Amino acid sequence: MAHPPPPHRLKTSIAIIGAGDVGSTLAYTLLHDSICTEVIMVDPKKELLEGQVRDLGDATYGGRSGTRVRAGTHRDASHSDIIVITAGAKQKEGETRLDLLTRNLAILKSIFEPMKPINSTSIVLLVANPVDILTYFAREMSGLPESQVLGTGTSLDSARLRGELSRRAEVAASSIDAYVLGEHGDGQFIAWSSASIGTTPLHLTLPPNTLTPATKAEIASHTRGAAGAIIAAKGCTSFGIGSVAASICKYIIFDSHTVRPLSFFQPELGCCLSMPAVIGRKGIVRAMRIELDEEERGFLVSCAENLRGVIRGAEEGLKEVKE
Ligand SMILES: NC(=O)c1ccc[n+]([C@@H]2O[C@H](COP(=O)([O-])OP(=O)(O)OC[C@H]3O[C@@H](n4cnc5c(N)ncnc54)[C@H](O)[C@@H]3O)[C@@H](O)[C@H]2O)c1
Repeated sequence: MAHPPPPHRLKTSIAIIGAGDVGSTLAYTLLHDSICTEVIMVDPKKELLEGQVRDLGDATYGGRSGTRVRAGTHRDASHSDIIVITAGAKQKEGETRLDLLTRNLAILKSIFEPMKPINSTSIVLLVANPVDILTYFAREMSGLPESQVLGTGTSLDSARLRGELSRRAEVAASSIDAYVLGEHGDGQFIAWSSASIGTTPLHLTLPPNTLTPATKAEIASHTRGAAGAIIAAKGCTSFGIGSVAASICKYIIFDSHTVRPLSFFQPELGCCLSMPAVIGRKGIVRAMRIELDEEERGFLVSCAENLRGVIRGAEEGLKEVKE
């Protein structure tokens, strides 16, 4: 006799490792937009964790959200559809993202050890910085296929770029296709040659003589420096990244095959950095080809070289810790 089909699985669960500013803002966005049925928060600071879960729970009782929020362990998190890692030491004013590396690699290790083995269909989304390097090491530490480990990368920088172009072109940010690629950090670059508004190349949509090298440099510096400026003013960035990370979770849960610049492993470059990708329930469904001009290709190659150097340094550091 044929077996009945398996019962339809209604529960969708997203675990957030790290209940600080970014983790709690992401949780709030997930429940506000009812992106999943359950959010599991994990953090070693028990009082903070309990406070965040209670406060977030209060936000669900008004009837706007069907999402339940609870505290859990790393082990509970390992059964979730998506595991978002926001746990990390905070970037201090004036500190580069790469300075955070040693501290955050140790935290990353302490997260993956108790989670093993992770549900084979889970997607791991890295948010903590330096996100490209942590995504590289999370691939090895998680034991999951490469396509299931990704980082938010330059998706936030790209959102900031769209915001700035939207202001200048007086067109909704959602109508602008323009990507910041490479490292989420100093090694990022704007793929100007492929930027468009609707189907029109960017230079034809802005007022005449607007897209000069000086303006491009000004926009790039605005995009690159945004995080630092916000951290200087309020101590962290949380709403922008919370919103961007929640959107990525939605694309995964709804298997939407949306194209976004995300950090994932680039075999020909030997590191993780942001390039456009199609994202869905399997994580990185496929890389999206993008044509770069010669200058942009140069930026990409030197960004990858720099990231590989950091990875080599971190691998040495990890070896020394083991010995
Ligand atoms: N990728 C991006 O675009 C982006 C944007 C903003 C912030 N960030 C990064 O996100 C990270 C978090 O920032 P934040 O402002 O929320 O910091 P935060 O200090 O407010 O929160 C971090 C939390 O992680 C927790 N934590 C530490 N070790 C843990 C572990 N082993 N398991 C679970 N939780 C653990 C801490 O207790 C803390 O509550 C930082 O690395 C920051 O640089 C990235």
